[in-house]
Amino acid sequence: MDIGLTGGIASGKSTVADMIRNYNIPIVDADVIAREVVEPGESALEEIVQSFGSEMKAEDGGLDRKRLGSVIFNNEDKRELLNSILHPAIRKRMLEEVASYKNQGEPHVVLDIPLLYESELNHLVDRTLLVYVDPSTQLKRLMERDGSTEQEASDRIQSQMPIEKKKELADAVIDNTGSRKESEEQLVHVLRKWEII
Ligand SMILES: CC(C)(COP(=O)(O)OP(=O)(O)OC[C@H]1O[C@@H](n2cnc3c(N)ncnc32)[C@H](O)[C@@H]1O)[C@@H](O)C(=O)NCCC(=O)NCCS
Ligand SMILES: Nc1ncnc2c1ncn2[C@@H]1O[C@H](COP(=O)(O)OP(=O)(O)OP(=O)(O)O)[C@@H](O)[C@H]1O
Repeated sequence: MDIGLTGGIASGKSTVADMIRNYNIPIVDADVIAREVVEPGESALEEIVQSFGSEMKAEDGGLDRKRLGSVIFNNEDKRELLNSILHPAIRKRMLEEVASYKNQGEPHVVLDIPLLYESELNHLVDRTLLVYVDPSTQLKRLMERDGSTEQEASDRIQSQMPIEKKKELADAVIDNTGSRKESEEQLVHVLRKWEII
């Protein structure tokens, strides 16, 4: 079974993905692939430079992520432009990785995709699992983790589908507002119900 793991920014997807990995279930991580497709030499990086300017290249020849983030998270048109450059390449590599795990005989693969619903990728998976966090905890954890201002953090949150709406679309929800231990208990419950473990 292919499972789409999603949630708002800083909801705890990576935290839950690490728990899933402990059960030896392979994870395909969209954020990791999003970094690979813009490595020096990749055509997507050149497309970004053409569309957003040469200042998007850092001194080491890689993408200046902070600079690009400050442009796209408060400008919907620019964000859509970036998405149109990167998402086809990300999607292609994700599907290749899933196919490779399946060829190795893995029965279950988890696809960790922050924009699973926004990009309508949910049809690629059999079930969706949402990591939920209440909005005030989300803002607090995001600011703490990234050392960002309240404005920067709320721009990022607002560039995504509201987490309450994602909740309605999910097949199962893990509420990660509490402790990691409480989240792990909820995860085990879902994985057992879906006969994954
Ligand atoms: C703009 C970039 C360079 C900023 O890099 P930065 O290192 O600051 O953030 P990082 O990549 O670690 O992303 C952190 C989180 O931001 C959110 N996010 C990232 N891109 C987007 C986007 N286009 N729209 C909405 N939210 C996004 C996700 O929740 C993600 O988990 C980077 O986020 C990016 O390349 N985004 C476009 C690719 C994309 O859509 N990635 C999301 C997964 S497919
Ligand atoms: N249950 C929890 N209690 C306290 N802190 C937590 C909990 N779960 C996650 N965190 C912290 O909250 C932050 C966000 O978690 P994490 O990085 O797992 O989220 P994410 O959804 O993967 O984020 P992104 O969308 O940016 O990839 C991290 O600093 C993490 O250590």
